[in-house]
Amino acid sequence: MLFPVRTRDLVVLLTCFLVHLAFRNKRKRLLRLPPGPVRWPIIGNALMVPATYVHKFYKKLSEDLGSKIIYLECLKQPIIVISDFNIARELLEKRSALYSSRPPFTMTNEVIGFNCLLSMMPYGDRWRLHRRILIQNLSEKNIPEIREKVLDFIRKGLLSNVLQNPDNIREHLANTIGGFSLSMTYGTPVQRQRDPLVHFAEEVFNNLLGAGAPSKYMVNVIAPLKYIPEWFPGSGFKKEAKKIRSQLDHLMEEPFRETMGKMDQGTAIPCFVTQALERGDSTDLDHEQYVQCIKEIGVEIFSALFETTFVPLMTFFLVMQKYPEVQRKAQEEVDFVVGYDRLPDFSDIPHLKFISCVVKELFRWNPIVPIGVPHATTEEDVYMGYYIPKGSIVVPNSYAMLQDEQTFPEPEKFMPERFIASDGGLRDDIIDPEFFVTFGFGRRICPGASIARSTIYITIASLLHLFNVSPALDAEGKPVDFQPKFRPSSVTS
Ligand code: HEM
Repeated sequence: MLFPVRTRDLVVLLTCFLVHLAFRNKRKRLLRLPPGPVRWPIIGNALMVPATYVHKFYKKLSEDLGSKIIYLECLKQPIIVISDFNIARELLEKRSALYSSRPPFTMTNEVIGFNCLLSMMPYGDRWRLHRRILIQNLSEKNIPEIREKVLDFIRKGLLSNVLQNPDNIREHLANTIGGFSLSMTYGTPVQRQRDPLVHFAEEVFNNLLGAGAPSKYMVNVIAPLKYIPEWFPGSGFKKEAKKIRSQLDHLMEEPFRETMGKMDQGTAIPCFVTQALERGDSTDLDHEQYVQCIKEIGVEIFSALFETTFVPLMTFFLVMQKYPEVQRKAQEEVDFVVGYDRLPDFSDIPHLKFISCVVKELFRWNPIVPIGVPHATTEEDVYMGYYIPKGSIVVPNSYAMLQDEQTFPEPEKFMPERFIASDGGLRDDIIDPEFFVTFGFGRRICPGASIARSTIYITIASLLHLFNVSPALDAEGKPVDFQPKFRPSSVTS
């Protein structure tokens, strides 16, 4: 039955609506933003944010302002930087329904036009679908097979390469981690040394990482720059974008096509792509769309594993040279647990307590993704009386959390013992970087954390079981002293 709408009802409805709008805007005007540096008209803080080591800049700014949550603005884009673990959990985990999107990543998603990476996708159905398929195929059921592959790469590749040529550690690690990523994703065999595809991938992923960095390309800060034509002075980033796009297309298409070909011939090696295609489509996608989806997730796994897992292992070599006492203790533990007549395997890992502290300290000492991967808010919010605008970029400053002097005294020192309690067990009263902060927060938390941890543990235990890591010697035969310095432009910053 239809009721006639009376003018009086309409007036009441309209009044409610106007009161609601007025209240919303008033709330916006009445509430303070989190503390932040003085903003210039229009540009806001755009000129003060440095292009490199931005995590250190944010940490210092946060200390100067005396607040663990701060507010900046670049050309009207609100940026919230969090330097405290509990605040990050409160917002990114407990309120994850509002804080789980991503900023636009203009260079990658729009100028390069590569918007298929789930790590950069806005929150929504497409992200949900990609993430679900990825998680299904990296589930506990597949872990034993993945671990077998890691062991193979370490034993047949890394250990023998280091033995033959101990001076070229960087190259050996890149080939091992890159080769393992390629094999886990596509089942592609790789050369034991200097595999050309792995080399190519390393360059492409570095470019991709650079494209996502807010400060490397101005277009990431001033999005309308994406409209300037290619002939216009200062549009060099567009030429770079074209080059990166063609590299990415090659990397996404070639190994995938090869694996599909081998599947047709029945010679494919089991890997993410074969398993995902065989498992089949439990989605609403048609076959072609599903295949495209697997191709896109494939390149995501390949890049995510390669870019990140390499970093703590390089840091490990540096630390072992700088802290021989730590190396000695870790080696004693491996020798005790594993003995001398076999190599370490995954069953040993739960017994390697000191090495577990070394891994935690590696994650803490040189955070792998120091300003995390930024989240974005999909609605406005209020936290601790502060107004958080809708569309804010939210930066969890992992570096500030893991280098906090209160939680981790003398944070610049590498001290695995800081994780050991007075009764000899592991401390449970401080952040454990093996499980928290390092791999992000909430609904966007890293889905590859378990694979990354397994790879790092077994690589470190295997290396320590066979080798001593020591610094180069000078002309008088004394160890060369050196100061660790991290590159400003990688995930390690
Ligand atoms: C030590 C190694 C690794 C570190 C430190 C790391 C760290 C991270 C971090 C900080 C994020 C962002 C989380 C957030 O937004 O709060 C992330 C996301 C992601 N990681 Fe990792 N990761 C590692 C290894 C891996 C591996 C091995 C894989 C794949 C097998 C992987 C796949 C991904 C994917 C797909 C995302 C995007 C998730 C999303 O946006 O929903 N990562 N990772």
